[in-house]
Amino acid sequence: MITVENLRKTYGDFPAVVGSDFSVESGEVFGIVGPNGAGKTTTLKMLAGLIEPTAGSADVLGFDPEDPAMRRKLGFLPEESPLYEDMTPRSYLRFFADLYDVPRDVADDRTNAVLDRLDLEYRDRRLGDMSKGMKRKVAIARSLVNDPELLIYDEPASGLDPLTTNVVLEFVRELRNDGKTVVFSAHNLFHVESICDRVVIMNRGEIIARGTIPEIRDEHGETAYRVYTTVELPESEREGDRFVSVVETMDEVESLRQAAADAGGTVSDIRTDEASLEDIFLRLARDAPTKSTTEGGRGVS
Ligand SMILES: Nc1ncnc2c1ncn2[C@@H]1O[C@H](COP(=O)(O)OP(=O)(O)OP(=O)(O)O)[C@@H](O)[C@H]1O
Repeated sequence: MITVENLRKTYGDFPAVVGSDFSVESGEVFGIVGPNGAGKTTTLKMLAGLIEPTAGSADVLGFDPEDPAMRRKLGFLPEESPLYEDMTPRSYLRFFADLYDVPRDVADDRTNAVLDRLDLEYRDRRLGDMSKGMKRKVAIARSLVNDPELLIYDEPASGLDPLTTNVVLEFVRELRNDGKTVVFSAHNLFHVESICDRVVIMNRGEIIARGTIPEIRDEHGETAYRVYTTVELPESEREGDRFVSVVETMDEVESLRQAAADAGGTVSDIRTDEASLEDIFLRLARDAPTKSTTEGGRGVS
């Protein structure tokens, strides 16, 4: 559905995206995750044909992203989506349906169904009087007005309250069940962890990890073992009437078992702590070489 090869974008001499390679399969939810300035929006805009790559190539739905034929099959949700304040959701969505030559009754059915699923009651209220979350829902409905195969959403749930965030993320998950392919960006790793089939993690323009969440965990995450003992051991901490030591290998677990036995106690429980995507990301970002050493010139964090 999408193939990206050595995609690069430089603003002046500033490398915003540095040679990305990835592919997105039909019917998956694909996440691009990373902190502010990682290059997520720049990547998505290149895929949507809104900015031209400096080098490399992207194939989107079999088209060059700048081909207008691709845009008719795409729904793009920008990070900030200013809506026409004096319009209502109904008039606004009809306006976009007309741009895509979608018949009025088809468009009304389609957008009403989306707004029902997103729990947006007010269809005739002035957009300028609506909350950020309501406007986001209208912008999402707009992205679906042409019934596209592919959705590219830039930070769909950013800045929304927890309830609205859940509604939006759940909706993205349901889009996959409708047979859509979704590529979306997030800086909140929880958003990605909860709904993506596969992700790439970006930092300073580079992809620093990729795969399914379990694959990334296997490759980059350190599993920790919490070993509970009935006796205090060096470096253990009291938890209720037990003591807990945290170690990273089974050999260390075995040593603790021996130490507990030597002290006249036993191991009463062993639990595994899986690294969260956030833990993994923080470690990868900390260990990654800075662009100024690899690229010569990107001295911005
Ligand atoms: N038009 C531009 N001119 C110059 N630099 C730009 C331009 N657009 C983006 N950049 C820079 O490129 C880098 C990547 O920006 P981008 O918006 O792609 O990051 P992002 O991961 O989407 O971040 P955020 O989460 O803050 O939106 C940033 O350092 C940004 O300042």
